[in-house]
Amino acid sequence: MAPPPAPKRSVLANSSKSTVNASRMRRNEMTKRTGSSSNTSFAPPPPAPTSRNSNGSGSEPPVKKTKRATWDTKGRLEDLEATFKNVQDTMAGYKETAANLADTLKESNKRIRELESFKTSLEDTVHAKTQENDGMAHELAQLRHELAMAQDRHQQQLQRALAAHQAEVMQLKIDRDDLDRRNALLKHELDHANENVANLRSALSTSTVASTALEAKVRTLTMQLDDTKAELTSTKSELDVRAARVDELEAAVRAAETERRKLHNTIQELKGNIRVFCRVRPVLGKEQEKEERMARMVFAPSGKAVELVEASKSADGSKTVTKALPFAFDRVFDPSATQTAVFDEISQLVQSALDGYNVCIFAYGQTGSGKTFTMEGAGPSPNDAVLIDVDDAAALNAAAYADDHRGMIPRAVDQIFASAAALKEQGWTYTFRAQYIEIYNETLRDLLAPPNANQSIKYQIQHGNGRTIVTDATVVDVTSPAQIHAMLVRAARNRAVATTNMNERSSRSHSVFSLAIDGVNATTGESGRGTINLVDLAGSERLNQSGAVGDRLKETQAINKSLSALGDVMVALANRDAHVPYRNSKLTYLLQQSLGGNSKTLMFVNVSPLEKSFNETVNSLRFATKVNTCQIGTARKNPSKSG
Ligand SMILES: Nc1ncnc2c1ncn2[C@@H]1O[C@H](COP(=O)(O)OP(=O)(O)OP(=O)(O)O)[C@@H](O)[C@H]1O
Repeated sequence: MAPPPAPKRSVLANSSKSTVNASRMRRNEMTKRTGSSSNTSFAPPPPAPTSRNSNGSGSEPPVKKTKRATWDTKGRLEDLEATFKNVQDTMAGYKETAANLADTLKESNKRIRELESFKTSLEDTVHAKTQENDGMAHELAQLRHELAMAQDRHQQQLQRALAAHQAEVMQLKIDRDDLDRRNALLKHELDHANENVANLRSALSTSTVASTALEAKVRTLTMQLDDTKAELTSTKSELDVRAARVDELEAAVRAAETERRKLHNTIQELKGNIRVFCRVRPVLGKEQEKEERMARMVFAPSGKAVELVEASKSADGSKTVTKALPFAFDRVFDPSATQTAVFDEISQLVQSALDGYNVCIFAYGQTGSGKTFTMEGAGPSPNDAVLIDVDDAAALNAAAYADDHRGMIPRAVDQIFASAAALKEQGWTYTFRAQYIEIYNETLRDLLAPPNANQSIKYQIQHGNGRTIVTDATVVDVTSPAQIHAMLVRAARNRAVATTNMNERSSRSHSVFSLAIDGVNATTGESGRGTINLVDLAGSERLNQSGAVGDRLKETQAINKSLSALGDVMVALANRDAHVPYRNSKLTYLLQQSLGGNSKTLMFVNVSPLEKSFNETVNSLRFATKVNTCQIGTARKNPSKSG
């Protein structure tokens, strides 16, 4: 950057001198005027100093003035004229000085601006240089640091190399000492060997006899070895025969398994593709405390019938008359029946699902009759379930259903997994997918939805390829029966969430647990796909419809509609009607693939043992009897590649 031209010192100096002279002249002038006016008004003023006068250029030397007489008007006029001329000169001097000063000022301003811009550019340069310096200083520091590091590394490498060399030297010394020792030892051994050779030589002559005996022994051993080899060959061929037999037997087992499946199905068909089991729950502790009266029930020893005894007053009211209402089902479980005993009776049906059939197991009955207990077991109450973290294994374990009380769902899943594991040896591989849907007021809800799931999803039922899909519903790939427990707790939590707004919702909704099973046999090429549905139906009790209003009326209508739609579907199937009204309710539409020719159905009719529930019990047993008379065609296994 070029610096601005050097300031014109002479102009500034001249102008400042002129300024000083001009101000002096002005002061002198004032003094003289004041003095003349105070002394006398006629005294001619002394000649005014001008800039020329002051610097002595172009002016006459001051003339000594004599005082004019009063009458010397002409002389006084001349004096005045001279004074006036002086003043004019002074004025001209002032003007010139002013012009000079204006020029100088202009020049100075310009110069100031130039200096300011020069200063700015100098500052920029200084700033840039400072930054450059800083950068260089940083780079220098970094280089120094790197150099120090490199030196450090180099030094460490040197130290390591030195240490390695020292160690090598040490090792070499040790090796050398070792070699010396071994050398001495070898020398010693050599001496010893020489001694032995001498001894052996002398002994050789005496051992020739012994060597002949040894040769005979070797021959015997060789013969024995040949015998063993022959034996081994014969054992191997025997093993081959046995292996072939094992293959044969395995094929026979597979054929037997296929046969078993066929026979199992035939037995199921003979038993009827729809069966009804009646289960009467025990009187609960709190009911005993309240001394609730029990209904009179007589259980047949066959375990297949129950008789209800209805007591009423005679027409004249004088005595109590009793009437027996007999009911017969495929099985009747009295209050003492355990979950294990009940499951034993359905385990064959569960097996069918693994064999590739669609299976549907319902629990029908009034509220509190034991449907959920039968299906799921005695788990945590919905309110307790809300507090359980289903992702926390310890919390889940703590809330685990008591083993004896585990219901049909966990037991069915256990059995399916155990059978699938056993069938693995015969080449079967299975996959399982579960979903749990609630139907409340003809609206579907996903009971396995995560806690933050969108509550406004509209779930749709779709059928295709022999399977039913509920759009957007959670489908869990089940790889172990242990997962089922977490699912049941999650379902209980989800029900509880909904219950906060609608009392006793679980009693007023249907819940459908479905497990889709797909099996492939890599050895035989067979495949099978079945589904098992375990359905906890809404409470079947008849509500007084005329008294029900609002939500309660809507619920009642929905329950009545879906339960009667279920009955209608079964009747249509039994009559082999061309049209089966599956679409009349969400429940029958959801279960369409599992109700009908290609399915096996079992209905539990759960009843209360209490006298106050007598009428509901009779209603439930009548509905179940109606269902029991249905024959749902012949179950067909789902299409598979073969077998
Ligand atoms: N066989 C049984 N043994 C012992 N307790 C039982 C049995 N059956 C039911 N219970 C108990 O009876 C009560 C009501 O049973 P549960 O909740 O299963 O009835 P539910 O028919 O499912 O009722 P809801 O329609 O309201 O869901 C529960 O406390 C349950 O544990």
